[in-house]
Amino acid sequence: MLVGDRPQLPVTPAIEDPPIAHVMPDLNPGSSTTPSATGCAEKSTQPLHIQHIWIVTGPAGCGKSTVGKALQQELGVPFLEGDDYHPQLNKEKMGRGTPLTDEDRWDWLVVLRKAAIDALAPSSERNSPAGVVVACSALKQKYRDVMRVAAYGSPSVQIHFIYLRLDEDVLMERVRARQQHYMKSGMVRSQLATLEEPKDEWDVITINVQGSAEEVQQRVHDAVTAKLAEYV
Ligand SMILES: Nc1ncnc2c1ncn2[C@@H]1O[C@H](COP(=O)(O)OP(=O)(O)O)[C@@H](O)[C@H]1O
Ligand SMILES: O=C(O)[C@H](O)[C@@H](O)[C@H](O)[C@H](O)COP(=O)(O)O
Repeated sequence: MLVGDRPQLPVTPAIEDPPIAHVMPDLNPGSSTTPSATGCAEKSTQPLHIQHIWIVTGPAGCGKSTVGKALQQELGVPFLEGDDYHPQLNKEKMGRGTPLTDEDRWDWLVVLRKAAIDALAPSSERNSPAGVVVACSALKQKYRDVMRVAAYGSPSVQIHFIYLRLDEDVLMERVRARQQHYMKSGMVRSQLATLEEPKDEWDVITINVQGSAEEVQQRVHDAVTAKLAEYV
């Protein structure tokens, strides 16, 4: 299987990560429903209680936090701001204008993934929100693969990336205008150099985020609504 391809169940994790795999909750014990090859739940007498992890991705300034918070309101689920999970050293490094390395990002991604899993309510809590929204740049495919592990082995958990696409000049404008953030506009170029735009990754929804916040939110709403309709 190529990385980024839709996994066929049963899934053998492509990334070895025993500690997380062992603590992953069985979110739907006893369900007779299994996901189909298209990832949509097949109808059965006992509906599968799907829990969706929505990861809002893209380079600094594309609108991850803005879109993520709006989506949180709309879906009524928890929101995790990826920046809050960086160790202080990473924030200081970025604040000095030095891009992070793969090594710097690794622990951050693993911690954020665990937080996303923890934020999903157990399946016994039927009235609890069915999911979580996470803002995380996830610039490279291998970073998205780290996050994908959150859904491996749990058929009731579905992961979706919402990639916010924006040209460099508008990214620059937005980061320059943003106040009191460690990430300055000088980092935009390195973010774009690091970025591997998702192509042919089955679980990625790409949204053009030119335009006002309201226009963008409407596009995100339409895309998420269409995606959720696949699970009805
Ligand atoms: N559609 C938009 N139009 C104009 N400004 C926006 C839009 N979306 C977000 N912003 C602003 O751009 C800046 C970067 O947005 P933010 O959500 O912090 O991006 P990220 O979390 O991806 O770095 C913020 O000041 C935000 O208010
Ligand atoms: O709001 C922002 O400006 C971004 O979210 C920013 O903080 C950054 O994208 C990552 O959190 C850093 O990690 P990466 O270098 O992996 O993007």
